[in-house]
Amino acid sequence: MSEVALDRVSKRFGATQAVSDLSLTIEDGAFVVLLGPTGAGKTTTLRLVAGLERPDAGGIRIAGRDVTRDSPAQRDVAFVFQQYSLYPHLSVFDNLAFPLRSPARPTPEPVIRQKVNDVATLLRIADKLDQRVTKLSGGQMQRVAIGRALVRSPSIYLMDEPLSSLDAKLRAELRIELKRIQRELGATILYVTHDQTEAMTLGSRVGVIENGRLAQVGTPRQVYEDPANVYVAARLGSPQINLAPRSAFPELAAPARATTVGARTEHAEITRANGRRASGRVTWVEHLGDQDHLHVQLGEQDFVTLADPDSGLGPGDDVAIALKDPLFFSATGERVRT
Ligand SMILES: Nc1ncnc2c1ncn2[C@@H]1O[C@H](COP(=O)(O)OP(=O)(O)OP(=O)(O)O)[C@@H](O)[C@H]1O
Repeated sequence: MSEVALDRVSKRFGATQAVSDLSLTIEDGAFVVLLGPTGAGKTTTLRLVAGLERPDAGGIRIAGRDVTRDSPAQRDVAFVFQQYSLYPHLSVFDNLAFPLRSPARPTPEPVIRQKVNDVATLLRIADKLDQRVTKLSGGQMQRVAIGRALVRSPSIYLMDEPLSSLDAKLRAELRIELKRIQRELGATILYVTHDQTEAMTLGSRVGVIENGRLAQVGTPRQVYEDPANVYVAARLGSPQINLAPRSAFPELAAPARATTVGARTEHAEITRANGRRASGRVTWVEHLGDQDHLHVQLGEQDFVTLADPDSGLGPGDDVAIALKDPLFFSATGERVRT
């Protein structure tokens, strides 16, 4: 395993600038997650690292070696795609063994057997080795797809939304397993997703990508608590951060350049108005099963926070909202620190 570095990489397809001046270092043993919406340039970034695309500008180094002009095979990376892309006519064992049987990397059969068994155990599919992959469930198929990357020991594993085709329960299960496996193997992983929970739970670092540009890179905590701009702030957190004009909170002390106030649940204290001047009125309590979202009409604004189930607040109640250490943003969306 080894460090992978993208240095000011750009890639354009016709009129679309898919990746723009992107620099990112994935340290040896790191689990770096690129988070962004559809079309942000996540897959293109992975394909550039894999060598499936050539950058228009910038360079890529693996273990200190410039691989910008190298073919995918010369780079020694392993790719896990969103779709399983397994060989349906082969058994689980033969699917897992496939990368080791490639003529480019001849491996003795006893070594293959050992590696396949090890990986199958790691992924908890050791009892499925003789089955045809078509007989497996979706979750098991995706384990095989991940296992097919893990039988090798490449410089880096590149994973493109490998859990997105699974249902929520399986996704949560495999997410935990993937993190465990990465820790056990000390693997270096670049993983892309549009799912903030995956990014926050899997990543040792998270890169938030917007229109081909890296808006911010940091630990999950840094990007959540200390976002560089309004875009990053809005990508993380559930319910989404409330963005209100500074004028919605006239009594709040704010830096001069602040035009927007960003408030998450932890920044807001909502209490029944009880004679005090009300800031807003509860319009809706949304029961989501594991949590409640409280919607408050605040002037023109719908202000949403996690609700304490014991608050007793309901539609029509007048409330006072007090903000404590919220985030501030300038007219251009940049963070304004206090
Ligand atoms: N081969 C291509 N030819 C033309 N345009 C492309 C090509 N590949 C990607 N693009 C465009 O580049 C932009 C970035 O695409 P990319 O697939 O990297 O985004 P993404 O963040 O991975 O999105 P998704 O989550 O939907 O996979 C998009 O506008 C896409 O349409």
